[in-house]
Amino acid sequence: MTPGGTGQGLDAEDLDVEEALALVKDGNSPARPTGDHGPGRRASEAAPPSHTPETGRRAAAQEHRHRATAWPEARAIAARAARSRAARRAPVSVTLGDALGLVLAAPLTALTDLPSFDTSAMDGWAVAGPGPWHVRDEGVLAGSASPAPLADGEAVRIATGARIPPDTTAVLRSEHGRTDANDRLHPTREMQHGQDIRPRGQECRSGDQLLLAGAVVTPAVLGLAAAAGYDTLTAVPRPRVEVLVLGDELLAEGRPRDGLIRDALGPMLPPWLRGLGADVIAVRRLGDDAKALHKAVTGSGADLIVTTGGTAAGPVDHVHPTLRRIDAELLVDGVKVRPGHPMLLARTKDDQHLVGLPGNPLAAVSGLLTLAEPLLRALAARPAPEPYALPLRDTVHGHPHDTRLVPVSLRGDHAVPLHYNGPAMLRGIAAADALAVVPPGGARAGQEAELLDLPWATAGVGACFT
Ligand SMILES: Nc1nc2c(c(=O)[nH]1)N[C@H]1C(S)=C(S)[C@@H](COP(=O)(O)OP(=O)(O)OC[C@H]3O[C@@H](n4cnc5c(N)ncnc54)[C@H](O)[C@@H]3O)O[C@H]1N2
Ligand code: MOO
Repeated sequence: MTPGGTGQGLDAEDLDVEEALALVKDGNSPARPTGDHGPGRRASEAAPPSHTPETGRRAAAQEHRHRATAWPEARAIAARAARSRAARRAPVSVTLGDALGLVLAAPLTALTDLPSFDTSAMDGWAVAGPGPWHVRDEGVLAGSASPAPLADGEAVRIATGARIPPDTTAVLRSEHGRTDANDRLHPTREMQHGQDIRPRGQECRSGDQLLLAGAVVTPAVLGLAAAAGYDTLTAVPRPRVEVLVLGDELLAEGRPRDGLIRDALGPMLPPWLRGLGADVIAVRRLGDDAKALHKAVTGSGADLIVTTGGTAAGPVDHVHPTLRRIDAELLVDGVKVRPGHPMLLARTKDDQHLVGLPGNPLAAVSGLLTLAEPLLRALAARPAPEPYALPLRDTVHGHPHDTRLVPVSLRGDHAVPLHYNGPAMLRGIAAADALAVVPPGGARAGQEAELLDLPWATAGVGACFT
């Protein structure tokens, strides 16, 4: 594509040979119906691709088109896979400090009345009966002291939140009282019985259900849990993810040199996955080494393995052969989405999945949001965000058969498609607020497009808790 491709034309890389031929043949007809292959094919059932130059490439492309899953269906399959009984992990008890962003696995039931004793809502005096009052000479009631009862006509200085002495009838705010020459306290305003007293149990009684199981632990939930007496919460554990970065051409530092490039995914994926609620337990660079990949996959105790690169049918693309070797169940083998169509999802063990992200960095982002995001959300039992859409400011040309995911920035009530959206580019997504979902055939300026949030974006729905 031309440098700085605008996202308004179809990138050369977006269309493979088979599709270009199909386009010429059917004159840009509407998208073909989704192949109804159904999930659950053993990786070993797929014939290893032939590598004879042109015929092998065409056969592989045809095979891919045949198997590829429509984008919305791929997301649904990923979410469903995580809801299987085997994939679900037992609830855990976590300290409040570690619970942010998790989902409650049990209702939050008050362990105490709130407030747990009658408290003063204001700084001032606790008074008994009508004024004027004699102010008891015992300093200010604050904190935990268990105060003596007040007699009628008595007052005592009290701080906000302090326990109310027995027989108090009201609290007089400091700015609403004056003391005369005889040290008698007078109200400067009319008073109501019980004013500025928070009675015990005003917010809840011990045993009241404060939140249902399934609630997401937000900062406010942490505060409520602490107030209600909790030190730990029973929650759905964070899914454990291991990232395996494949590719001999990758450098971990310095500038690209001698045909080698910097690994962009090693630094990008772990924080992104954490933003999606995962606990990233390891990031390993394996090169293009089939043995090392096999060992890493079979030895992993993660709930989800995320690989990068090696998903295509090239000579050093080891993901498919490894999945065949371990007889993994391929749930998604290619998705009708650009970029990222070689992405895949496999069940490697009853309680473990593998998402294979393509190596092109924006294609990897596409795979992350198409397959890993719904899977992680369902594993963590987090609710799906309400879908939302905004009109596109500019026309975005579509792929004839596949959905496109295009980085956009949100300006006012429009989504502005960003330049530099080629599969190997991160310049667009790095400036983006969201990815627009452009249906096969494209979207005109003014047409609404569904938006996928980036976990750090402040606009739109969803939140990043890590
Ligand atoms: N004959 C065909 N070749 C390719 C096809 C195809 O359909 N037929 N599809 C292309 C598409 S689309 C994509 S996407 C890629 C997917 O390739 P892989 O997942 O096998 O990834 P690699 O070949 O390992 O790498 C592709 C590209 O990305 C760079 N890369 C890989 N890892 C990283 C990383 N961690 N950081 C930065 N860049 C990375 C790698 O150097 C390559 O340039 O296949 C196409 N080919
Ligand atoms: O077009 Mo690939 O799917 O580069 O991403």
